[in-house]
Amino acid sequence: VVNGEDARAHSWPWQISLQFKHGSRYHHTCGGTLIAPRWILTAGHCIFPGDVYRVVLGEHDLSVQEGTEQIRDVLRTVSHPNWNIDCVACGNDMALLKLDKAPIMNENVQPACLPEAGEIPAHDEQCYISGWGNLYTHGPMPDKLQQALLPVVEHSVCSRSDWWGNYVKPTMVCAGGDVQSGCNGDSGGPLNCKGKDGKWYIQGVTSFVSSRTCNEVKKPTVFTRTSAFTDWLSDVMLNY
Ligand SMILES: CC(C)c1ccc(NC(=O)[C@@H]2CCCN2C(=O)[C@H](CCCC[NH3+])NC(=O)C(F)(F)F)cc1
Repeated sequence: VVNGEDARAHSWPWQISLQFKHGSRYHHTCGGTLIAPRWILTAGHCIFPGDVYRVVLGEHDLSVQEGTEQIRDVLRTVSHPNWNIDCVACGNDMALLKLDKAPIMNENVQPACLPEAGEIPAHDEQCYISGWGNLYTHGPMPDKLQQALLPVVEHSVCSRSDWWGNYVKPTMVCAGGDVQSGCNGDSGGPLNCKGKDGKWYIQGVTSFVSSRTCNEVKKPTVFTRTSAFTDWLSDVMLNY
């Protein structure tokens, strides 16, 4: 997250760190969101067949054992059938991870809410991105979870030719961009938007930023719009 701030510890209790095994060690590779007792929502581009993953819940500072962490193995990964690693502009950048067993739900680990099907976040809706991605392009990763307020950019603006043009699809949400943005390593994490009921809804899954610089003017952070995939999400969680 570029130009964000340390999140208050465990204030996004559904945020997880997706870690892949390299030798005998695990490394943070992507964010993700707990959306059901045994299911994590992340980005399709975070998952490579054959890699071994684990999920850390209740995490805040990646460099410190705080005693709140709960580690779970990933039993199976289900990438969206239409996700194509060679076409991030096609969308469908989404995957579900089934945990070996549910974490213990407490003040540090809670599932997030998913929006209604077809719900489009309003222009300038105040949403937060959270993640352990780079603090700036080619910069270091933080130890503590970062957050930033990213105002939603409506599709009609985000798809202008000098913005993302037709790289951005209606199944995506744009937010933030020139000062605050997501950055590499935030992939798969949530776009947290507060609903009228005061609950936090995951309106997006962090998908891509400009390959030139994370917080490029007129290149807002682009998220997979979760409300465009409600049927697929419930179908997978019901049947896998
Ligand atoms: C739509 C298409 C022209 C396009 C637009 C932007 C990109 N961005 C990028 O490639 C930059 C550079 C590092 C990784 N990255 C990204 O945007 C990666 C997703 C890459 C998926 C494709 N391999 N995502 C992230 O870094 C993010 F923002 F989710 F945290 C790639 C392709």
